[in-house]
Amino acid sequence: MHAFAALLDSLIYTRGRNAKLKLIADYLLATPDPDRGWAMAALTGDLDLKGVKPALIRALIEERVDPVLFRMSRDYVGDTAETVALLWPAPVVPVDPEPLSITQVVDRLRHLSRTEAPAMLATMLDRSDAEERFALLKMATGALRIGVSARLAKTAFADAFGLDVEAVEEVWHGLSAPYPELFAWATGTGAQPTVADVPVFRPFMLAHGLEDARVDLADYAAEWKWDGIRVQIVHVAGQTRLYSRTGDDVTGSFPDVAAAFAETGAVDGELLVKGDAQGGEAASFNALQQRLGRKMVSAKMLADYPAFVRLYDILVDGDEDLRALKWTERRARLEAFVPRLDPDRFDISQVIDAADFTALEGIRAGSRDAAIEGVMLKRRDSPYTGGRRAGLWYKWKRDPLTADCVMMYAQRGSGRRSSYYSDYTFGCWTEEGELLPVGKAYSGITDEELRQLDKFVRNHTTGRFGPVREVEKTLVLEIAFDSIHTSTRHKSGVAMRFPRIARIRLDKPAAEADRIATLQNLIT
Ligand SMILES: Nc1ncnc2c1ncn2[C@@H]1O[C@H](COP(=O)(O)OP(=O)(O)OP(=O)(O)O)[C@@H](O)[C@H]1O
Repeated sequence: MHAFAALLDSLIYTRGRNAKLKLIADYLLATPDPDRGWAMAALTGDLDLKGVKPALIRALIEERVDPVLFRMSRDYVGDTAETVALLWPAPVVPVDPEPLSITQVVDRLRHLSRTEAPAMLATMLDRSDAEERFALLKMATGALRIGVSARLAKTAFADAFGLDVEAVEEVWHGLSAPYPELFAWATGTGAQPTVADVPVFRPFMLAHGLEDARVDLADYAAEWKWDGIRVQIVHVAGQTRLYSRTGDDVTGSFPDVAAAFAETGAVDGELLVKGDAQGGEAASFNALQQRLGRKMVSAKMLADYPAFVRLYDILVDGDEDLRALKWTERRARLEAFVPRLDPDRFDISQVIDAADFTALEGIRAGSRDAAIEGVMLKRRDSPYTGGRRAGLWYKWKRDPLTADCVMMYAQRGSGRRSSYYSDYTFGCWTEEGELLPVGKAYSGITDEELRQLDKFVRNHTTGRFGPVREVEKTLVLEIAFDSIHTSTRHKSGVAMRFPRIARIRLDKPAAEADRIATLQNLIT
């Protein structure tokens, strides 16, 4: 457990993709079976510790951590597990001289009953050092949320053993933790696992930004870019699975969609929630938020936010792999496939009818649909290839929204930026004149601006909380973001998607920064 805890700790402070890959790969090579298998399960989000519910962690907090201090700190730290690990009282017993392995930890956590869970966890926390406490709480709360996607962990696994990551992806979901067959294959002691009889994930085709380019619509087909979540639906041997963009199995969150898909094959599309007004039309991303991240969904949730999938590609029809076909041919196959599905749950993403690129520009500018994020352009003669390939798919988003916000807190960055205060929390005004955080950003600025902001933070610090500095509420930052939605996690009630710093507004007094009410009006 100590090595895994050290890995998590390093991953949190590492932002570069290659550096993260190396950390994970080195850990996998240095760790025995089945510990490394459980670590992969934790990193990919496949670790299912049924007995341990967030409510139990809350019970634990209330018993051993001052709840007021917890709530205050949670706002600064931004992560439940990290906050509890920081505030956990010094152990009353010495740290365990014989630390548990990750396998032993998983075994104990998996066999906890509801009633014994808090006491057992408390004992384990008391016997751990700070890094281990953090790792333990992260595992117990379910998702690690340390900036490592399932895809990244699998790439690190493939790198460590000289395998092709796509080959790993294709078998991954047919196997279960701690993946003995996978490690046997990786280390040359076993054959490559086969998954002909289980529904497995196929890597997604991704897009590049269009930037300032124009394309010829004779070569490219245009579709709306729907603002939902990407899903691949696979049905084989009577089983249906839904996979997210990162290859995670999200079937449990969308049982309504899974139950309605019974045609053998694999399709690709955008998962959306039905809008109530016109019935059948898509609601905004905001509505979809209600269904995300839930492993179990209540009947009320299913009724209030019915999901459907707008399909735009087909990868497998029956047992025929269509990925090598041109987009035009796959599109024809998709048009023949979709009518076989339940129309209540599945429709097809229509191709936009535009005479030329200039006409398309006009159509895009005129779109007001809350579920539309822009336009996709797809090369008509291109096969379906996993990953991002130049020139095949383009995304052409609508112009970003902006708001003027006031810097509130700052934290050091990592890697090249570790000596600078480069991560900022910013806020907007309530009607009563209180400043409440609305988001965090660390990108969008030049090195020169970074130095300028770092100097501001150092010269205007009004308080410190661990690694966080609170600053004088005088500096206005113009923040660009893709959309805004309601959030129960922020006191302000709003959260931005993809916030980044557009400009430093030295010309604007903080009192004239935007109000939260203005942001609320931008919720789609
Ligand atoms: N009609 C469509 N065709 C393809 N992708 C679509 C369509 N409508 C919405 N999308 C979404 O747009 C994304 C295309 O951008 P990209 O391949 O770069 O993925 P991404 O990194 O998830 O992008 P983003 O965060 O910009 O949505 C797809 O992943 C998918 O979720």
